[in-house]
Amino acid sequence: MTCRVRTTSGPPYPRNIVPSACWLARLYLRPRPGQHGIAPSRSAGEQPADRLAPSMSRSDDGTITAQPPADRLMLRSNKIRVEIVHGPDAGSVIELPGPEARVGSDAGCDLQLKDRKVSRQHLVLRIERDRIRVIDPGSRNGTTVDGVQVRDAYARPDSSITIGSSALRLRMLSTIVELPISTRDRFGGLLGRSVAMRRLFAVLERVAPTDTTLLIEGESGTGKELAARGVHEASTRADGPFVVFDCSTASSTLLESELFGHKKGAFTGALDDRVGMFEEADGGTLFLDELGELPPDLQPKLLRVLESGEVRRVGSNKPRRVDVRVIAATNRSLARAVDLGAFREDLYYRLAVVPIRLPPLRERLEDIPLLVRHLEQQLASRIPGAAPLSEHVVSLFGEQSWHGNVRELRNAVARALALGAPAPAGSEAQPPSGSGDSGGLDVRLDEPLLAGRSRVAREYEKAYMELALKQTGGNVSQAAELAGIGRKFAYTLIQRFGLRESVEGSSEPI
Ligand SMILES: Nc1ncnc2c1ncn2[C@@H]1O[C@H](COP(=O)(O)OP(=O)(O)OP(=O)(O)O)[C@@H](O)[C@H]1O
Repeated sequence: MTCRVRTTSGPPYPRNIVPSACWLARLYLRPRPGQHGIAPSRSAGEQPADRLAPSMSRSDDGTITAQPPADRLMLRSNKIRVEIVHGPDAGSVIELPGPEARVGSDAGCDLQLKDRKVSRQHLVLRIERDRIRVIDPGSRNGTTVDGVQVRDAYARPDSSITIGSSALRLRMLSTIVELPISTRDRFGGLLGRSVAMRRLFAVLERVAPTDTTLLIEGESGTGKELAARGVHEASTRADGPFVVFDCSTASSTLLESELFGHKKGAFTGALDDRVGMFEEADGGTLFLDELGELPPDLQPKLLRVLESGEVRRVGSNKPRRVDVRVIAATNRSLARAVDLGAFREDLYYRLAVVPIRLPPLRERLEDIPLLVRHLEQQLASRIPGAAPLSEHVVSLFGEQSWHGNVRELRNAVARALALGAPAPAGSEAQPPSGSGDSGGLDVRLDEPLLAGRSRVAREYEKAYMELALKQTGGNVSQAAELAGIGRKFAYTLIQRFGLRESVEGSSEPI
């Protein structure tokens, strides 16, 4: 029997508990593709999901909550324990370090069964909160859970699953680890002294040396790219390349060629063979920025590459193996995009092995003095005649909420250094990320012109729709009229930017 452990993901746990920590299983098991996760007995520190640590309680919907002290961090790892009670593999017990595992007769499955009546890809087991979801993606002979034929169902503790002539018993195992928050005030280039940032550093420090896939969520300018770079630098891949790719900057056809490469003649204009980003990042880390913008037709292609570890250049049939750690980032909630049907659920689970949220600056105003001094140091040498900022000026920065986050703060520090003036007044009244030191625009010379142009256009579209919805009390028709666009396009923008909550009666599906 083969149990290949893949980079699987954690469900979006509530933030008040723990940063979802399915990665802990990976830390302890150090699974690599092709390694076995077979473990006949329970390991130390583990407990069945229904037995909780004393400081925890379970709510009606099964959510485990805990109130760790402010200087501690609770991490939880869930695994699926599969006992094969009938069939050719009977007697084996396997722990799948979830939260998503494939079961079938194919060698690519996380749990490969010898049973000939089992389809190649028979079953997907996915941990969702404290439940195991059983999905039959279209097997030949079907799946039953406790005797009932199912396509998609939740298993109960100790449910019996039948596939082909095999019977499996499932159980969820949870491990909860309490960690101290980091004592450091930086992780790579990311600075912060607040508890929120030191909690984040503790997770990043823990996860960086593993090969785990990360999904970083956070508003624009909160430091997602810096966090990804810090993880790369603290990993065993530090000597390899760190490749940044912005999924929002090109059309679907171009994106495919940029990500996976192309063969000469694959399409009009493909004058030469081209190496894609995955191949460029071989041996290192690929940072997929703005992942939420990845067009639907490319999502299954990305999933295939993540599952197989192989890329095919456009126009070529030859698969090429790549060894790449993927870190994805988005400034909108991908879990919500999944709910809205705008993002593939299986790709989300594949990427969000460790979901990480970068807190906006307004939630950690105590970090501002440290950041201002750091930015002052970075910028002063580039600004002729810059005078040091006084303590009073630094304290003024702390009185604003900085909707454009550290990027906006950086622009304001540059302006203060250039003009010798304190922090800009009324920056809160400006649209998110709208302020900058070039005619109100956030101009970055370290970014290609076309990429910057589409970023600004996106930010403008989002800010416009937010304002229009606010103005019209969340009425989409009126907001569309105000914007001079069709209702359908307004809905597209609302989905794209995760503005559903601003829509009147937002409990209704859009
Ligand atoms: N915690 C921090 N400490 C120091 N500098 C920071 C921090 N957070 C962000 N910055 C600085 O702010 C700017 C924006 O950071 P970064 O590009 O990483 O943000 P982002 O979240 O990836 O933004 P976007 O979503 O717009 O791509 C950069 O100049 C970065 O160096």
